[in-house]
Amino acid sequence: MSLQDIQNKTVVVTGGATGLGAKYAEGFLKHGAENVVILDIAEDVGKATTERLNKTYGNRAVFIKCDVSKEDDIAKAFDAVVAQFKQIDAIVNNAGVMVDSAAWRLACDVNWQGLVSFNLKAIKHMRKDEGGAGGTIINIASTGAFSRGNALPIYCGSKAAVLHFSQSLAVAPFFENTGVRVMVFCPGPTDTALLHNLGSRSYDPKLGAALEVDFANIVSQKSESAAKALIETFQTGDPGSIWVSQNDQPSLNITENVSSAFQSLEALTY
Ligand SMILES: NC(=O)C1=CN([C@@H]2O[C@H](COP(=O)(O)OP(=O)(O)OC[C@H]3O[C@@H](n4cnc5c(N)ncnc54)[C@H](O)[C@@H]3O)[C@@H](O)[C@H]2O)C=CC1
Ligand SMILES: CCCCCC(=O)/C=C/[C@H]1C=CC(=O)[C@@H]1CCCCCCC(=O)O
Repeated sequence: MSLQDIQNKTVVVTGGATGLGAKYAEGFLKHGAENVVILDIAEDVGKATTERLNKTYGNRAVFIKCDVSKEDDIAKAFDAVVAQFKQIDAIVNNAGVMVDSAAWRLACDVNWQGLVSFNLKAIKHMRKDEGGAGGTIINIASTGAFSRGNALPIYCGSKAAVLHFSQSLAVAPFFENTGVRVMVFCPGPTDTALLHNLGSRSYDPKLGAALEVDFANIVSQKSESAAKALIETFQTGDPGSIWVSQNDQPSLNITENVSSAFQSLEALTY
């Protein structure tokens, strides 16, 4: 894929108020995006992040409150972005929670169903075969999508769903027909609030305690490294490609690894 330009693009980042999403938003502004729209449930911190980014990069960031676990919120937010900016060139579906404990349905609503809803709205908006201008969708999964972690099966399952949904969606001739480039970005452990209090996140307190012990030996990467890798993915990624960001390394293309794994499984079925 030729280097995809970020200049003059309108980019939406869900969950962009804090953590990795805020770093992604900043990365797009740093690379010349004309507009960055931060959607997040956290209104106060979202407005503060937007204000900070506007002071640094000129008034090119806006905040719209949106709870991605709620379809009404998603629809209103998406329509508001289109009404204000007319064309969305890229969306990073980043909002996510790790709550395998009592609030596990929230994880399914945010990490999976909300992401699907944004994908379907973005495709309808972007697809060239229905009057759109094409565009890019980056779905944020996780290394947990292919790590069979026993402490976080709901979280890891939601991320595996994101991975498989995205690669199923992107099967040719999707890009040829629509001009919509769908990619998957899988961070590994990264230093954000998501990884705080890991012991309380599991459905099973004993497994949660073990996870916290395991994690004590893991060196998380810096969120800035993941943001740099995401921008690399946007600029160079092919339609349907799958990427990993871990250990402060450049974005790693694992498309062939995933594809061959699924090909060996598909060979068993038909
Ligand atoms: N930090 C890590 O080690 C890794 C993170 N990821 C994924 O990256 C994404 C971002 O994670 P982090 O920045 O680390 O987490 P974080 O917890 O620091 O930030 C998550 C952001 O999503 C927002 N959010 C949560 N629920 C929402 C909702 N219902 N509606 C709208 N926004 C909502 C939060 O307000 C927050 O701004 C998540 O999808 C996560 O699963 C994947 C692999 C590793
Ligand atoms: C050897 C287990 C290490 C677990 C600690 C860790 O690295 C967690 C990382 C997760 C944080 C957000 C993510 O998406 C990462 C992927 C989850 C990895 C699998 C979960 C491990 C488990 O459930 O036991």
